Amino acid sequence: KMADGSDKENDGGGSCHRNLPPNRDVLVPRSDVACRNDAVVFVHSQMYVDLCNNLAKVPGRASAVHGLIEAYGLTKELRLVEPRPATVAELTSFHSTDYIDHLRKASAEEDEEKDIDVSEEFGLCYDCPILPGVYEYAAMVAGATLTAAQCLIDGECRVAINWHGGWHHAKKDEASGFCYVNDPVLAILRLRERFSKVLYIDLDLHHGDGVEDAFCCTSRVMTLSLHKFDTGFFPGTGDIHDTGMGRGRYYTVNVPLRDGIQDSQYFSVFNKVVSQAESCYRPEAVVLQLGADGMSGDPMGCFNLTPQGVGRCLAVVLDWKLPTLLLGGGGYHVGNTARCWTALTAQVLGKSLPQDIPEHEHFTEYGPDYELGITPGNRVNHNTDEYVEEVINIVSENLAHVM
Ligand SMILES: O=C(CCc1ccccc1NC(=O)c1cccc(C(F)(F)F)c1)NO
Ligand SMILES: [Zn+2]
Repeated sequence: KMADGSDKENDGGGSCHRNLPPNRDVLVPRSDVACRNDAVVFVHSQMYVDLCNNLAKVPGRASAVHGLIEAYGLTKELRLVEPRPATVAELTSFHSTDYIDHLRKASAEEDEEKDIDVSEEFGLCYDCPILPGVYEYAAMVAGATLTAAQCLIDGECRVAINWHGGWHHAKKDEASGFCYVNDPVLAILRLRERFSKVLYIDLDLHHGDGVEDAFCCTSRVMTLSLHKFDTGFFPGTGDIHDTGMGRGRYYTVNVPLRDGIQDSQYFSVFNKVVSQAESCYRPEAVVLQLGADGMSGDPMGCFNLTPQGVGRCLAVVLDWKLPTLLLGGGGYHVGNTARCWTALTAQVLGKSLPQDIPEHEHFTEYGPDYELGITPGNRVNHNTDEYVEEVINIVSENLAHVM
């Protein structure tokens, strides 16, 4: 049964300029699905921060993020909810049992006995080494994201945040790009038990391939990713002409961009594409992956964005007043990632923050200016206005098929 009780998925055919919508849409006013509670759930515990600190690809980032949010006094405005580890049943709602079993066994191996992680099997090698405890880490991150999704389903809040989630590359039976468990997919599957249409938006520098793969054949989840797309750049997928398959055709949206893009052009693309997607698709819930590796100053050195630019994108999504799950992702400059997610957390709370970084444990990360804002670099922008216009036109034509 699909979430809305229908037996089969509709084919999503027809055009955006719809004739009379199926009568159930007429009967379910939009306000019905958005919850009335304007609390903001923030999934947090010290143990969770410690776990992420030690095992994430960027050691120490989790406590820097949490430390800055706390230093600005935002934690007392948030509804803090403790995470619990995802169960095997929850993990295998997307991942294969073989993969999860392997991850659990390999993670339990002591260092010396390690003889299995060189196998390519399950993608557990180079980029995704099997570190002791990686299973507990992945299960806790997935559990944290599921906890946030559950709060949205229960109407506890309208926005729920897990900055330590957003691991969008993990596949059904393969780790990838340092992602072991695909927590965005697990959250979307959980949200689908309550909402018949979920929109996933991925603003990480990298293409959200694992989430796109999971839902490429269904019209019940629309995945929309803005990312760098260039020869040889990881993961290599996310071409503008990849629009999904079968019943999912046109419900996969890819917005391929080049190095050097800045806030104004990025927002212009985002606003045109995402606004059309929302008005055509009319989702009932949103999952937004806000990986910060596109920030100016990130060691990835590709995009040239600032938290202000991404904040304008977030404002568009928050204006829809839909149940919204915010996740993190990449972000390899610890200070800038903390700056970005702190600024976005304040925005969700409707709080404006002083530019001076408050004195706190991680204060030294923010030198030499010790300011919250990030100034864009003066690097070459390879996104000509003609290129951006062409991208918008192609994406817009595809979206016109969405009903
Ligand atoms: O950010 C990612 C994953 C990036 C990635 C993909 C494939 C293999 C390795 C990685 N991770 C990095 O490239 C990486 C991880 C930590 C730090 C850095 C740094 F060099 F940019 F700092 C880079 N997805 O949104
Ligand atoms: Zn990334």
